Amino acid sequence: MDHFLYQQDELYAEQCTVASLAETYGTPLYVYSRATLERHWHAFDNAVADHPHMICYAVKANSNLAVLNVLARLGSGFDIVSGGELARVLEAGGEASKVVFSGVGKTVAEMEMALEAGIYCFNVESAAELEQLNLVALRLGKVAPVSLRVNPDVDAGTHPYISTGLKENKFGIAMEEAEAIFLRANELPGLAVKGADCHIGSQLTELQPFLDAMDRMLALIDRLAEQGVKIAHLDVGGGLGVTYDGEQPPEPSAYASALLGKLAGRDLKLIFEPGRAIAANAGIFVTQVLYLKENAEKNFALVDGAMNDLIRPSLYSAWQKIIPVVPRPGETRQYDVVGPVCETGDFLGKDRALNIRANDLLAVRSSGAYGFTMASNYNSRPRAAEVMVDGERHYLVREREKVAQLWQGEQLLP
Ligand SMILES: Cc1ncc(COP(=O)(O)O)c(C=O)c1O
Ligand SMILES: N[C@@H](CCCC[NH3+])C(=O)O
Repeated sequence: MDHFLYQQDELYAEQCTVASLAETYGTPLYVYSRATLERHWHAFDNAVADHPHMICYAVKANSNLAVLNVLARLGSGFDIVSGGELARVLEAGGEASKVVFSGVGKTVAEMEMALEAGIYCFNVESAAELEQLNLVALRLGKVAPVSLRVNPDVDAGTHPYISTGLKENKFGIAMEEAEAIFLRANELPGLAVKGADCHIGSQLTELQPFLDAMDRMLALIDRLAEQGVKIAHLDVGGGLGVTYDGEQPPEPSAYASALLGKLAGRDLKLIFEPGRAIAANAGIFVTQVLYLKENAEKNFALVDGAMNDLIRPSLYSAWQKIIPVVPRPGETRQYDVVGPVCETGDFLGKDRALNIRANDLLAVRSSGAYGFTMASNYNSRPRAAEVMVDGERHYLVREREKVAQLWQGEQLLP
Protein backbone atom coordinates (compact mmCIF):
# COMPACT_ATOMS: atom_id res chain seq x y z
CA MET A 1 0.00 0.00 0.00
CA ASP A 2 1.13 3.53 -0.67
CA HIS A 3 2.11 5.67 2.24
CA PHE A 4 -1.26 6.66 3.61
CA LEU A 5 -0.62 10.36 3.22
CA TYR A 6 -0.08 9.82 -0.45
CA GLN A 7 -3.36 8.22 -1.24
CA GLN A 8 -5.57 10.36 -3.36
CA ASP A 9 -7.73 7.50 -4.43
CA GLU A 10 -10.91 9.44 -3.87
CA LEU A 11 -9.79 11.87 -6.51
CA TYR A 12 -8.16 9.37 -8.82
CA ALA A 13 -10.60 6.50 -8.76
CA GLU A 14 -12.20 8.03 -11.78
CA GLN A 15 -9.89 10.32 -13.62
CA CYS A 16 -12.73 11.46 -15.79
CA THR A 17 -14.25 13.02 -12.67
CA VAL A 18 -11.39 15.48 -12.53
CA ALA A 19 -11.79 16.14 -16.25
CA SER A 20 -15.49 16.79 -15.85
CA LEU A 21 -14.88 19.08 -12.89
CA ALA A 22 -12.43 21.05 -15.01
CA GLU A 23 -15.01 21.24 -17.77
CA THR A 24 -17.73 22.40 -15.40
CA TYR A 25 -15.74 24.92 -13.38
CA GLY A 26 -12.87 25.81 -15.66
CA THR A 27 -9.18 25.87 -14.84
CA PRO A 28 -7.05 26.60 -12.92
CA LEU A 29 -8.95 24.72 -10.25
CA TYR A 30 -8.26 23.33 -6.80
CA VAL A 31 -9.98 20.02 -6.04
CA TYR A 32 -10.17 18.62 -2.50
CA SER A 33 -11.36 15.30 -1.17
CA ARG A 34 -13.53 15.23 1.93
CA ALA A 35 -12.81 11.53 2.52
CA THR A 36 -9.05 12.10 2.49
CA LEU A 37 -9.28 15.08 4.84
CA GLU A 38 -11.33 12.99 7.23
CA ARG A 39 -9.06 9.97 6.98
CA HIS A 40 -5.98 12.08 7.72
CA TRP A 41 -7.61 13.80 10.68
CA HIS A 42 -8.71 10.48 12.14
CA ALA A 43 -5.22 9.06 11.62
CA PHE A 44 -3.94 11.68 14.07
CA ASP A 45 -6.82 11.42 16.45
CA ASN A 46 -6.69 7.62 16.60
CA ALA A 47 -2.92 7.68 16.94
CA VAL A 48 -3.15 9.49 20.28
CA ALA A 49 -6.04 7.24 21.29
CA ASP A 50 -7.05 7.53 24.94
CA HIS A 51 -4.40 9.96 26.06
CA PRO A 52 -5.99 13.38 26.71
CA HIS A 53 -5.33 15.40 23.58
CA MET A 54 -6.59 17.89 21.06
CA ILE A 55 -5.91 17.90 17.30
CA CYS A 56 -5.76 21.57 16.33
CA TYR A 57 -5.59 21.66 12.53
CA ALA A 58 -3.29 24.48 11.32
CA VAL A 59 -5.68 26.71 9.40
CA LYS A 60 -2.92 28.36 7.37
CA ALA A 61 -2.48 25.16 5.36
CA ASN A 62 -5.96 25.42 3.84
CA SER A 63 -8.54 27.81 5.21
CA ASN A 64 -11.38 27.20 2.79
CA LEU A 65 -14.59 27.33 4.84
CA ALA A 66 -15.79 23.96 3.59
CA VAL A 67 -12.47 22.36 4.54
CA LEU A 68 -12.68 23.89 8.02
CA ASN A 69 -16.30 22.80 8.29
CA VAL A 70 -15.47 19.17 7.40
CA LEU A 71 -12.91 19.16 10.23
CA ALA A 72 -15.15 21.06 12.66
CA ARG A 73 -17.80 18.37 12.18
CA LEU A 74 -15.24 15.80 13.32
CA GLY A 75 -14.73 17.83 16.50
CA SER A 76 -11.35 19.21 15.46
CA GLY A 77 -9.62 22.06 17.21
CA PHE A 78 -7.81 24.72 15.19
CA ASP A 79 -4.43 26.44 15.28
CA ILE A 80 -4.78 30.01 14.03
CA VAL A 81 -2.32 32.82 13.36
CA SER A 82 -4.59 35.80 12.76
CA GLY A 83 -7.95 37.35 13.50
CA GLY A 84 -8.92 36.48 9.95
CA GLU A 85 -8.31 32.80 10.59
CA LEU A 86 -10.31 32.99 13.82
CA ALA A 87 -13.21 34.55 11.94
CA ARG A 88 -13.04 31.78 9.35
CA VAL A 89 -13.02 29.05 11.98
CA LEU A 90 -16.08 30.52 13.70
CA GLU A 91 -17.85 31.06 10.38
CA ALA A 92 -17.18 27.42 9.48
CA GLY A 93 -18.71 26.16 12.72
CA GLY A 94 -15.49 25.56 14.67
CA GLU A 95 -15.56 25.95 18.45
CA ALA A 96 -13.62 28.86 19.92
CA SER A 97 -12.93 26.75 23.01
CA LYS A 98 -10.77 24.46 20.83
CA VAL A 99 -8.68 27.21 19.22
CA VAL A 100 -5.02 27.88 19.94
CA PHE A 101 -3.64 31.20 18.69
CA SER A 102 -0.02 31.08 17.46
CA GLY A 103 2.01 33.80 15.78
CA VAL A 104 4.79 36.24 16.62
CA GLY A 105 2.88 39.46 15.95
CA LYS A 106 -0.62 39.38 17.41
CA THR A 107 -2.20 42.83 17.40
CA VAL A 108 -4.27 44.30 20.24
CA ALA A 109 -7.38 43.99 18.08
CA GLU A 110 -6.67 40.30 17.48
CA MET A 111 -6.09 39.71 21.20
CA GLU A 112 -9.42 41.39 21.98
CA MET A 113 -11.24 39.36 19.37
CA ALA A 114 -9.81 36.08 20.64
CA LEU A 115 -10.53 36.94 24.29
CA GLU A 116 -14.11 37.86 23.46
CA ALA A 117 -14.53 34.63 21.51
CA GLY A 118 -13.14 32.61 24.42
CA ILE A 119 -10.32 30.67 22.77
CA TYR A 120 -8.55 27.75 24.44
CA CYS A 121 -5.11 29.31 24.61
CA PHE A 122 -2.77 32.02 23.33
CA ASN A 123 0.60 30.65 22.27
CA VAL A 124 2.68 33.62 23.33
CA GLU A 125 5.95 34.12 21.48
CA SER A 126 7.77 36.91 23.39
CA ALA A 127 8.02 38.69 26.74
CA ALA A 128 6.67 41.85 25.13
CA GLU A 129 3.62 40.07 23.78
CA LEU A 130 2.99 38.60 27.22
CA GLU A 131 2.87 42.05 28.83
CA GLN A 132 0.59 43.35 26.09
CA LEU A 133 -1.82 40.42 26.42
CA ASN A 134 -1.97 40.90 30.19
CA LEU A 135 -2.97 44.56 29.74
CA VAL A 136 -5.60 43.75 27.11
CA ALA A 137 -7.11 40.99 29.29
CA LEU A 138 -7.25 43.23 32.37
CA ARG A 139 -8.90 46.00 30.37
CA LEU A 140 -11.59 43.57 29.20
CA GLY A 141 -12.00 42.07 32.66
CA LYS A 142 -10.83 38.66 31.44
CA VAL A 143 -8.08 36.22 32.20
CA ALA A 144 -6.15 35.09 29.13
CA PRO A 145 -5.17 31.41 29.03
CA VAL A 146 -1.56 31.24 27.87
CA SER A 147 1.10 28.87 26.74
CA LEU A 148 4.61 30.07 25.97
CA ARG A 149 6.10 29.02 22.67
CA VAL A 150 9.62 27.99 23.42
CA ASN A 151 12.27 27.73 20.76
CA PRO A 152 14.00 24.44 21.58
CA ASP A 153 16.92 25.10 19.20
CA VAL A 154 16.78 21.83 17.31
CA ASP A 155 17.55 21.47 13.65
CA ALA A 156 14.45 20.18 11.91
CA GLY A 157 16.49 19.28 8.84
CA THR A 158 13.99 20.89 6.51
CA HIS A 159 14.13 23.76 4.02
CA PRO A 160 15.63 26.86 5.71
CA TYR A 161 12.54 28.94 4.87
CA ILE A 162 10.26 26.56 6.74
CA SER A 163 12.50 25.70 9.68
CA THR A 164 11.31 27.52 12.79
CA GLY A 165 12.96 25.96 15.84
CA LEU A 166 16.51 27.29 15.57
CA LYS A 167 17.91 30.20 17.56
CA GLU A 168 18.34 32.17 14.38
CA ASN A 169 14.60 31.90 13.60
CA LYS A 170 12.19 34.62 14.69
CA PHE A 171 9.83 32.20 16.41
CA GLY A 172 9.32 31.52 20.09
CA ILE A 173 11.15 32.36 23.30
CA ALA A 174 14.74 31.20 23.74
CA MET A 175 15.04 28.20 26.05
CA GLU A 176 17.44 30.14 28.33
CA GLU A 177 14.82 32.81 28.92
CA ALA A 178 11.81 30.54 29.12
CA GLU A 179 11.79 29.89 32.87
CA ALA A 180 12.00 33.55 33.82
CA ILE A 181 9.21 34.44 31.40
CA PHE A 182 7.00 31.59 32.65
CA LEU A 183 7.51 32.87 36.23
CA ARG A 184 6.58 36.36 35.08
CA ALA A 185 3.46 35.01 33.32
CA ASN A 186 2.49 33.22 36.52
CA GLU A 187 2.53 36.53 38.38
CA LEU A 188 0.50 38.61 35.96
CA PRO A 189 -3.14 38.90 37.05
CA GLY A 190 -4.56 39.00 33.53
CA LEU A 191 -2.99 35.68 32.55
CA ALA A 192 -3.43 32.03 33.50
CA VAL A 193 -0.55 29.74 32.54
CA LYS A 194 -1.91 26.59 30.93
CA GLY A 195 0.73 25.12 28.71
CA ALA A 196 4.01 25.13 26.89
CA ASP A 197 4.47 24.75 23.18
CA CYS A 198 7.00 24.44 20.43
CA HIS A 199 6.95 24.04 16.67
CA ILE A 200 10.25 23.31 15.03
CA GLY A 201 9.44 23.48 11.34
CA SER A 202 7.39 22.09 8.54
CA GLN A 203 7.73 19.08 6.22
CA LEU A 204 9.84 17.08 8.68
CA THR A 205 10.48 13.58 7.45
CA GLU A 206 12.42 12.23 10.44
CA LEU A 207 11.21 11.51 13.97
CA GLN A 208 14.39 12.44 15.78
CA PRO A 209 14.03 16.25 15.74
CA PHE A 210 10.53 15.93 17.21
CA LEU A 211 11.86 13.67 19.94
CA ASP A 212 14.76 16.01 20.71
CA ALA A 213 12.37 18.93 21.00
CA MET A 214 10.07 16.87 23.23
CA ASP A 215 12.96 15.97 25.56
CA ARG A 216 13.88 19.61 25.93
CA MET A 217 10.28 20.67 26.52
CA LEU A 218 9.69 17.96 29.14
CA ALA A 219 12.89 18.94 30.97
CA LEU A 220 11.65 22.54 30.99
CA ILE A 221 8.23 21.45 32.29
CA ASP A 222 9.93 19.54 35.12
CA ARG A 223 12.06 22.54 36.06
CA LEU A 224 8.96 24.72 36.06
CA ALA A 225 7.12 22.26 38.32
CA GLU A 226 9.94 22.56 40.85
CA GLN A 227 9.32 26.30 40.86
CA GLY A 228 5.60 25.96 41.35
CA VAL A 229 4.50 26.56 37.75
CA LYS A 230 2.03 23.84 36.75
CA ILE A 231 1.90 23.06 33.04
CA ALA A 232 -1.32 21.29 32.07
CA HIS A 233 -0.68 20.80 28.37
CA LEU A 234 2.20 20.42 25.97
CA ASP A 235 1.54 21.61 22.43
CA VAL A 236 4.04 19.91 20.15
CA GLY A 237 3.13 22.03 17.11
CA GLY A 238 2.75 20.66 13.61
CA GLY A 239 5.36 19.85 11.03
CA LEU A 240 4.91 16.18 10.19
CA GLY A 241 5.90 15.89 6.55
CA VAL A 242 4.14 14.23 3.64
CA THR A 243 5.21 12.38 0.53
CA TYR A 244 5.76 14.72 -2.39
CA ASP A 245 8.56 12.82 -4.09
CA GLY A 246 9.23 9.50 -2.43
CA GLU A 247 9.89 10.87 1.05
CA GLN A 248 8.82 8.43 3.74
CA PRO A 249 7.82 10.49 6.74
CA PRO A 250 6.68 8.63 9.84
CA GLU A 251 3.01 7.70 9.94
CA PRO A 252 1.00 9.69 12.50
CA SER A 253 0.67 6.50 14.56
CA ALA A 254 4.46 6.04 14.81
CA TYR A 255 4.96 9.75 15.42
CA ALA A 256 2.34 9.96 18.15
CA SER A 257 3.36 6.78 19.89
CA ALA A 258 7.01 7.90 19.98
CA LEU A 259 5.96 11.17 21.61
CA LEU A 260 3.56 9.45 24.00
CA GLY A 261 6.37 7.09 24.97
CA LYS A 262 8.32 10.06 26.31
CA LEU A 263 5.59 11.17 28.69
CA ALA A 264 6.43 8.51 31.28
CA GLY A 265 3.23 8.74 33.26
CA ARG A 266 3.10 12.53 33.32
CA ASP A 267 -0.36 14.05 33.56
CA LEU A 268 0.05 16.22 30.48
CA LYS A 269 -2.53 16.82 27.79
CA LEU A 270 -0.99 16.79 24.30
CA ILE A 271 -1.92 19.23 21.56
CA PHE A 272 -0.98 18.65 17.92
CA GLU A 273 -1.12 21.32 15.21
CA PRO A 274 -0.88 19.39 11.93
CA GLY A 275 -1.56 21.34 8.78
CA ARG A 276 0.21 19.82 5.80
CA ALA A 277 -0.20 16.22 6.98
CA ILE A 278 -3.97 16.64 6.91
CA ALA A 279 -4.48 18.81 3.85
CA ALA A 280 -1.59 18.43 1.37
CA ASN A 281 -2.49 15.09 -0.12
CA ALA A 282 -6.21 15.78 0.13
CA GLY A 283 -5.98 18.18 -2.79
CA ILE A 284 -4.79 18.60 -6.34
CA PHE A 285 -4.38 21.64 -8.54
CA VAL A 286 -5.74 21.22 -12.05
CA THR A 287 -4.40 23.29 -14.89
CA GLN A 288 -4.80 23.18 -18.65
CA VAL A 289 -2.05 23.25 -21.25
CA LEU A 290 -2.42 26.40 -23.33
CA TYR A 291 0.53 25.99 -25.67
CA LEU A 292 3.57 23.84 -26.23
CA LYS A 293 6.73 25.62 -27.23
CA GLU A 294 10.27 24.53 -27.75
CA ASN A 295 13.64 26.16 -28.26
CA ALA A 296 17.11 24.75 -28.71
CA GLU A 297 17.42 24.08 -24.98
CA LYS A 298 14.01 23.24 -23.65
CA ASN A 299 10.45 22.19 -24.20
CA PHE A 300 7.91 24.30 -22.40
CA ALA A 301 4.34 23.45 -21.50
CA LEU A 302 2.63 26.80 -21.00
CA VAL A 303 -0.29 26.17 -18.69
CA ASP A 304 -3.06 28.39 -17.36
CA GLY A 305 -2.02 27.94 -13.70
CA ALA A 306 0.87 29.97 -12.37
CA MET A 307 2.98 30.93 -9.38
CA ASN A 308 0.20 33.24 -8.18
CA ASP A 309 -2.02 30.15 -7.82
CA LEU A 310 0.60 27.75 -6.44
CA ILE A 311 3.78 29.42 -5.27
CA ARG A 312 5.56 26.54 -3.54
CA PRO A 313 7.69 25.51 -6.55
CA SER A 314 8.82 29.11 -7.16
CA LEU A 315 9.30 30.01 -3.50
CA TYR A 316 11.00 26.94 -2.11
CA SER A 317 11.92 25.04 -5.26
CA ALA A 318 9.36 22.57 -3.94
CA TRP A 319 8.79 19.50 -6.10
CA GLN A 320 5.19 18.38 -6.62
CA LYS A 321 4.22 15.54 -8.88
CA ILE A 322 2.57 16.60 -12.14
CA ILE A 323 0.49 14.02 -14.01
CA PRO A 324 -1.84 14.17 -16.98
CA VAL A 325 -5.47 13.89 -15.91
CA VAL A 326 -6.12 11.55 -18.82
CA PRO A 327 -2.81 9.88 -19.73
CA ARG A 328 -1.91 9.41 -23.40
CA PRO A 329 -0.13 6.27 -24.46
CA GLY A 330 3.20 6.75 -26.19
CA GLU A 331 6.52 8.47 -25.73
CA THR A 332 7.14 11.26 -23.29
CA ARG A 333 9.33 14.33 -23.67
CA GLN A 334 10.89 16.49 -20.98
CA TYR A 335 8.95 19.67 -20.28
CA ASP A 336 9.24 22.65 -17.99
CA VAL A 337 5.66 23.29 -16.89
CA VAL A 338 5.38 27.07 -16.69
CA GLY A 339 2.63 29.63 -16.16
CA PRO A 340 1.68 32.90 -17.85
CA VAL A 341 3.13 35.17 -15.12
CA CYS A 342 5.92 37.51 -16.16
CA GLU A 343 8.63 36.05 -13.94
CA THR A 344 11.38 33.64 -14.88
CA GLY A 345 10.65 31.89 -11.60
CA ASP A 346 7.07 31.17 -12.61
CA PHE A 347 7.05 27.41 -12.92
CA LEU A 348 5.07 24.53 -11.48
CA GLY A 349 7.64 21.90 -12.34
CA LYS A 350 10.85 21.51 -14.31
CA ASP A 351 12.07 18.66 -16.49
CA ARG A 352 8.94 16.57 -16.28
CA ALA A 353 8.47 13.59 -18.56
CA LEU A 354 5.08 14.08 -20.18
CA ASN A 355 3.22 13.11 -23.31
CA ILE A 356 0.88 16.07 -23.75
CA ARG A 357 -0.81 18.28 -26.29
CA ALA A 358 -2.45 21.68 -26.12
CA ASN A 359 -5.70 21.63 -24.12
CA ASP A 360 -4.70 18.59 -22.06
CA LEU A 361 -5.32 18.79 -18.34
CA LEU A 362 -2.55 18.34 -15.81
CA ALA A 363 -2.96 17.65 -12.10
CA VAL A 364 -0.34 18.96 -9.69
CA ARG A 365 -0.60 16.57 -6.78
CA SER A 366 -0.21 17.27 -3.07
CA SER A 367 -1.62 20.78 -3.49
CA GLY A 368 -4.20 20.77 -0.71
CA ALA A 369 -1.87 22.51 1.76
CA TYR A 370 -0.19 25.88 1.21
CA GLY A 371 -1.73 26.03 -2.24
CA PHE A 372 -4.76 28.28 -2.39
CA THR A 373 -3.90 29.90 0.97
CA MET A 374 -0.70 31.30 -0.51
CA ALA A 375 -2.31 32.40 -3.77
CA SER A 376 -2.18 36.05 -4.81
CA ASN A 377 -3.50 38.31 -7.53
CA TYR A 378 -0.08 38.98 -9.02
CA ASN A 379 -0.34 40.01 -12.68
CA SER A 380 -3.99 40.82 -11.88
CA ARG A 381 -4.91 37.18 -12.10
CA PRO A 382 -8.16 36.22 -10.39
CA ARG A 383 -7.71 33.45 -7.85
CA ALA A 384 -8.75 29.93 -8.85
CA ALA A 385 -12.01 28.21 -7.95
CA GLU A 386 -12.09 25.46 -5.31
CA VAL A 387 -14.20 22.29 -5.45
CA MET A 388 -14.76 19.60 -2.81
CA VAL A 389 -15.40 16.03 -3.89
CA ASP A 390 -17.63 14.26 -1.37
CA GLY A 391 -18.21 10.65 -2.36
CA GLU A 392 -20.31 10.59 -5.51
CA ARG A 393 -21.00 14.29 -5.29
CA HIS A 394 -18.97 17.42 -5.57
CA TYR A 395 -19.51 21.00 -4.50
CA LEU A 396 -18.09 24.30 -5.67
CA VAL A 397 -16.74 25.60 -2.36
CA ARG A 398 -15.31 28.83 -3.68
CA GLU A 399 -16.11 30.54 -6.93
CA ARG A 400 -13.37 31.67 -9.24
CA GLU A 401 -12.64 35.30 -8.45
CA LYS A 402 -14.11 37.77 -10.91
CA VAL A 403 -11.87 40.32 -12.56
CA ALA A 404 -13.99 43.20 -11.24
CA GLN A 405 -13.35 41.96 -7.68
CA LEU A 406 -9.68 42.66 -8.20
CA TRP A 407 -10.02 46.42 -7.70
CA GLN A 408 -12.58 46.40 -4.93
CA GLY A 409 -11.71 49.13 -2.43
CA GLU A 410 -9.50 51.05 -4.85
CA GLN A 411 -10.37 54.57 -5.97
CA LEU A 412 -9.39 56.94 -8.72
CA LEU A 413 -8.19 60.39 -7.71
CA PRO A 414 -10.99 63.00 -7.88
C1 LIG B 1 2.98 27.31 15.00
C2 LIG B 1 2.69 26.41 13.85
N1 LIG B 1 1.88 25.37 14.05
C3 LIG B 1 1.55 24.52 13.04
C4 LIG B 1 2.06 24.70 11.78
C5 LIG B 1 1.66 23.73 10.72
O1 LIG B 1 2.74 23.11 10.19
P1 LIG B 1 2.57 21.89 9.19
O2 LIG B 1 1.69 22.33 8.12
O3 LIG B 1 3.93 21.63 8.75
O4 LIG B 1 1.98 20.75 9.98
C6 LIG B 1 2.93 25.76 11.52
C7 LIG B 1 3.56 25.95 10.20
O5 LIG B 1 4.69 25.54 10.02
C8 LIG B 1 3.24 26.65 12.59
O6 LIG B 1 4.04 27.69 12.38
N1 LIG C 1 4.11 27.46 3.31
C1 LIG C 1 5.12 26.48 3.53
C2 LIG C 1 5.17 25.99 4.92
C3 LIG C 1 5.13 27.05 5.95
C4 LIG C 1 4.58 26.49 7.16
C5 LIG C 1 3.96 27.53 8.01
N2 LIG C 1 4.75 27.85 9.20
C6 LIG C 1 5.07 25.39 2.49
O1 LIG C 1 4.36 25.49 1.58
O2 LIG C 1 5.77 24.44 2.53
